[in-house]
Amino acid sequence: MSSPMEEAHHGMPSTTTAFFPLAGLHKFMAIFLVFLSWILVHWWSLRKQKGPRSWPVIGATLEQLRNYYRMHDWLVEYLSKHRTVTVDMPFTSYTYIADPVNVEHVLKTNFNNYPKGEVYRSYMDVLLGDGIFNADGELWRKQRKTASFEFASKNLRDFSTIVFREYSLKLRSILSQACKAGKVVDMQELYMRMTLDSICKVGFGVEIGTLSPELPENSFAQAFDAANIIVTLRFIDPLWRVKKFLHVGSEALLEQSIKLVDEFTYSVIRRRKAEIVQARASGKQEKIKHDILSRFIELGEAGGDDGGSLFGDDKGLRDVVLNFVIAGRDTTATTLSWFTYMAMTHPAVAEKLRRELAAFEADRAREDGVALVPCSDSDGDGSDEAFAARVAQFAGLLSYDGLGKLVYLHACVTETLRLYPAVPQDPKGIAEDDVLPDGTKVRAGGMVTYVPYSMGRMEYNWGPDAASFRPERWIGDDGAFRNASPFKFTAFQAGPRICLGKDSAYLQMKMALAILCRFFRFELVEGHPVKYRMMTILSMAHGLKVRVSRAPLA
Ligand code: HEM
Repeated sequence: MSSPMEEAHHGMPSTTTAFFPLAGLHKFMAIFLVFLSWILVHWWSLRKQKGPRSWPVIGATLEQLRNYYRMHDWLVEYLSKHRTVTVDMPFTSYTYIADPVNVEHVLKTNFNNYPKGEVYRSYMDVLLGDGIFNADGELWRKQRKTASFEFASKNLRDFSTIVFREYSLKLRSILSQACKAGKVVDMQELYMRMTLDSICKVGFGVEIGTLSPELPENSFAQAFDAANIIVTLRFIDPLWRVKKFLHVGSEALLEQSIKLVDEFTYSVIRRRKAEIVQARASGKQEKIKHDILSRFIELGEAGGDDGGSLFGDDKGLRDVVLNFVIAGRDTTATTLSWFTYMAMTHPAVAEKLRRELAAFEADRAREDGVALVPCSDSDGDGSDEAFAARVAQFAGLLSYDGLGKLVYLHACVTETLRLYPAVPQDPKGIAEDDVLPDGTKVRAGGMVTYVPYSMGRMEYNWGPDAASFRPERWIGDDGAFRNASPFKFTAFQAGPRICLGKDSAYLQMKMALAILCRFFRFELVEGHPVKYRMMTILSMAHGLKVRVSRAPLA
């Protein structure tokens, strides 16, 4: 039994415990002071940093997450105040640049210090693998060499012109039906189908027919888009590796999407390989077309150091195909969509363009001594057949050289890309610590991103009317197209990794737009929201829903 004294003692705190709260308080105070000094040191070190407010550990994650869906405009706000902006993220920082002098340094002068890098590669690997977009060093150089050779070939250019014309006419036919039925169409969806079919035909020699009149289900494109959105999210989602490990959330969906994308891609490769085997067996070597995929298949068969070992298996070829799909489909289709939107919202530009196209048609017909097919009621025949014949006649005039004469059209496409560049931001890794020409220090392991979307809207780059859509800025006093420095107009990147498909993209876009703008009018469906979606490509989040009508031809 305990004594009353002991019982009383039990109810009381001991001497040590009596002092414990005070000792605890000291510890707490010490920790608090250390924490406070850490925050102060952090803020002191960031006092000269230009950009969003940064917090210890999490950096600017909160502000970035809050602005994720308007990220490009969020950057415009910062980059118009400061030409270079650093955004801290957990364990890393991103530096965004919009000054052509800095861009030239990163893309050309000190090119070797700014590879795609491991961070970018790890994010994009699941989609792009070892393909040209995701490769550095020798792996990149070998693919670049092979692909450059293909793009420079006249055969490919001639073949592309025929394919682009054929698919533009298919689009015409779908739009004619929509006109008649008074149906709303999603132009972005149609452009995506047209460019996917085109890249498959030109790049891989296969006909996939997503632009046929019944508009078949396009599960490859849906899965490809989902995969693209999710890999973009990885750049600001610190938990993506955990989700991937646990196979949950967005990463689980990514896995499913990639499975679908791969099924399609491997089927394209098998088809092409089978055709090559068949052509060889029947002794018809001339039937082995020289599309990009066939070229890589041949290279893989030859083996050897010059890239052959990369493409010997189907995984290497799968990466080639997907990289060219991402290069050729979305970029061109989104530019066509933004162009159509610009034409609808700038009637004076659309009218001037229509006049250029009408004059071109009349001049070319006169030069060739052909009579234009009458195809409107005022001409004497408003039938569908006459209309189709007239469009086909016009398309026939659109040769590679003929398209080169359409200066205003070229300026309109370029102006669209200035304000709505298909690749709105393009991050590069940093191999070693460096100082940019404006004095900004960048650290090895971080990232530097040149931002075409912001660059096109900066008054310090384009003057006070930078935000206006004004194609005339691209035309000189002599009436010829006037180029800008590729370090200022960065829609196609610049330096050793400049886009390989630039000419091909212009060819396809001008072919389609010349036909559409000459023969159709578009009107945005009332209340349809036009906004970009956050993914590597600047596509429209809700598509581009329009009503189409036939344009007067006079
Ligand atoms: C409006 C259309 C296009 C735009 C705005 C565009 C823009 C770009 C940009 C910004 C890059 C650099 C991307 C990066 O650093 O990861 C690039 C690279 C590339 N583009 Fe394009 N592109 C377009 C169309 C095309 C087309 C149609 C093709 C081919 C079918 C193509 C083939 C390529 C290739 C192969 C590269 C990789 C170059 C390299 O890393 O060496 N592009 N393009």
